[in-house]
Amino acid sequence: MKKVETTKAPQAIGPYSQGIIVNNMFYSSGQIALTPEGEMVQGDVKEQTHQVFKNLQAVLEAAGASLDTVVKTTVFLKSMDDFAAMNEVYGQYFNEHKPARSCVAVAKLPKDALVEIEVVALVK
Ligand SMILES: CC(=[NH2+])C(=O)[O-]
Repeated sequence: MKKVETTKAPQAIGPYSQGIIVNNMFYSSGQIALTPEGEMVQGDVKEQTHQVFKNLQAVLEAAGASLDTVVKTTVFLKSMDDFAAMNEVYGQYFNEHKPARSCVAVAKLPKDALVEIEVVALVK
């Protein structure tokens, strides 16, 4: 088991790792719209989803994976009213390659984020 760490994505805000590699699989923690400096992006769900993908790309790269090797994602939304807007941005990152996905609305997210996404990916 190997811990993944990068300064190109926000540091953990609790007792967890940015991600873990087990054999040839990478499991990311959920990413919210924090900058690598730890500032929350104060935008709508589209802006927040872009920052989430920047963070996911950084941790995937640090793991030796990429969006192209993601096999499963989980999307957590503060409100299902944001489903279409989130999908619009999500589809810019996953267009040809569409990993399996679950999407749920939850009562509240850390830092009052509007969206959180975690991924499972193959390490190249
Ligand atoms: C942001 C996050 N992944 C957590 O567990 O708090």
